[in-house]
Amino acid sequence: MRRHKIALIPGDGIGSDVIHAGRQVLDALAAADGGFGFDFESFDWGSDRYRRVGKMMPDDGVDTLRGFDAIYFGAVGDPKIPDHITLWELRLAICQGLDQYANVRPSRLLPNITGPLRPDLGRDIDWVIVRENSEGEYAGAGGRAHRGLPIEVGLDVSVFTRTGVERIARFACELAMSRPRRKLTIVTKSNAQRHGMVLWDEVCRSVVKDFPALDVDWMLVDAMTMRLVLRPGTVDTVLATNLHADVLSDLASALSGSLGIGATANLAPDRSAPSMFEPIHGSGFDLIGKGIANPIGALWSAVLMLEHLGEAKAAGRLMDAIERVTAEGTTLTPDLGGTARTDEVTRAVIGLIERQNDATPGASRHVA
Ligand SMILES: NC(=O)C1=CN([C@@H]2O[C@H](COP(=O)(O)OP(=O)(O)OC[C@H]3O[C@@H](n4cnc5c(N)ncnc54)[C@H](O)[C@@H]3O)[C@@H](O)[C@H]2O)C=CC1
Ligand SMILES: CC(=O)C(=O)O
Ligand SMILES: [K+]
Ligand SMILES: [Mn+2]
Repeated sequence: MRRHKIALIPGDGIGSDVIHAGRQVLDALAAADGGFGFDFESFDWGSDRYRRVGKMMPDDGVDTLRGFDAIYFGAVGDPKIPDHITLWELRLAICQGLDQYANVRPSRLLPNITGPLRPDLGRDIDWVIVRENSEGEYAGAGGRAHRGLPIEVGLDVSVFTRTGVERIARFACELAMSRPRRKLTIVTKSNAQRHGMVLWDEVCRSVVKDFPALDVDWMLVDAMTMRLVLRPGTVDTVLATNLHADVLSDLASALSGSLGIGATANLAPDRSAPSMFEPIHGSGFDLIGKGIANPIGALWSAVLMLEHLGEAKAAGRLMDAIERVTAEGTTLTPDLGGTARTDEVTRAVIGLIERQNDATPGASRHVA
């Protein structure tokens, strides 16, 4: 039997709720399939650990993770600890430490979900946003000086390297080529940012030359927000910097109905280290302890993880079960207009997986 060794990092807030849901669903998928199983190891890394011992994770945390086939992550962030500490000491420490440079975020209007757009526009949403995940605006370069004085200064320096841009551009081109429309939009801001963003443009321009069959267009990031809202059907695969794609992908998830459904793969494409799968959202301060977080973002992320692990059949089954739950429409969390709790959605998905044994998996999109 194939065994997959998975590190579970529920993290903070609703991260725990949705990873608990995901683990139950993954176990149900393995039981229904019979051909593979999971060896889960759960890590209590996050803000409670920080309160106890002053560190979000142990010093050798990243090395510990190297021994796993994949990482399934919830969210990080605590109302009482500065966001830059929690994020940098856990999620960014892992993504940078394992050089997971390709962040992939699919968006689609799931069956029977009414997003905020007019129906004729909303149904055209079928995007994958590729986010540079190792440098750019979130490289971590910069500093503070003259603290507390009138001359105090704070600097965050965007870092764009030829190697960093080249590898993410190539990744995005290959991903776009694997999708039926073979269409890539490259997002930039090289009108206002005249150094790093101009290098970004130059390197992207040279990489796309290797993909003559790819339909490429360019957008400045401000106008890209307009295009996602007003002309969603003209977009397929999107390549953007760390910051730009972070913002655009929350917009994409909201346009698809809720921040609670967006999924993410943080990929180390050459498989030199494990990749990490997480919902797009954070720890949901306003939902902590309520039991109503939407688990679909975490479950869709599990679909991406299963595809990465080579379990395409199980990935298809899970996507199919998610789509049946939204199509039915009776078991949705409040963010999607329903009254269901996290565990009710989870049970509905598991019930469908258990009943699915002879059914053909539905339309799963291979995006990772
Ligand atoms: N990858 C990660 O772990 C991320 C961590 N964060 C951290 O999370 C904390 C909170 O950040 P926010 O900006 O408030 O973002 P957030 O994503 O936690 O929440 C934004 C809004 O979306 C709603 N929402 C999010 N997930 C949902 C779900 N599963 N079901 C239903 N509604 C959902 C929340 O209720 C809230 O109104 C901060 O500490 C931030 O740094 C934020 C984004 C990503
Ligand atoms: C931190 C954050 O917002 C993200 O990873 O999307
Ligand atoms: K997350
Ligand atoms: Mn974000």
